[in-house]
Amino acid sequence: MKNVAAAVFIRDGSVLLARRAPGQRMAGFWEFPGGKQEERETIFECLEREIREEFNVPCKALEIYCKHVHRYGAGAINLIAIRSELLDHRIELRVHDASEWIQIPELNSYRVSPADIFVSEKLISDYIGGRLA
Ligand SMILES: Nc1nc2c([nH]c(=O)n2[C@@H]2O[C@H](COP(=O)(O)OP(=O)(O)OP(=O)(O)O)[C@@H](O)[C@H]2O)c(=O)[nH]1
Repeated sequence: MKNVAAAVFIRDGSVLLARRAPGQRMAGFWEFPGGKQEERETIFECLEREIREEFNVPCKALEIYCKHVHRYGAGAINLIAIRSELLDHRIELRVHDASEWIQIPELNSYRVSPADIFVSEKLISDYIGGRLA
């Protein structure tokens, strides 16, 4: 099963999502930026590499937020959401066609990738419960 690192960047009660571009699988769905872990890298290294590739900025992976296994038709992924810090906010979209800082309670109104519903619901409940630093 593939491990997929997904960055959870939080700023002033908002979280950064990016939209999959036309031509990609799952085009039009919003997701946490990141991607598949390669051999010989840790999941934190994977996250930092993917953010550099997708946004052309450095970031720091801080801690695992949650993990969720999701079965797609083609196989399962282990989505590993990682609290992370953007070290430069001037992101450039290299893969996605849009990005947005979304108020956490508004996540419900975005069409996120099916595996990400688990993460966005946890974010909403942690936010409402005052558990997000
Ligand atoms: N980056 C990212 N990928 C996610 C999320 N949720 C989710 O289901 N995925 C899936 O995990 C896989 C990540 O692959 P990737 O970003 O490294 O590369 P890719 O789109 O070219 O993958 P592909 O080989 O499936 O086409 C994709 O199949 C993507 O749909 C998410 O929040 N972030």
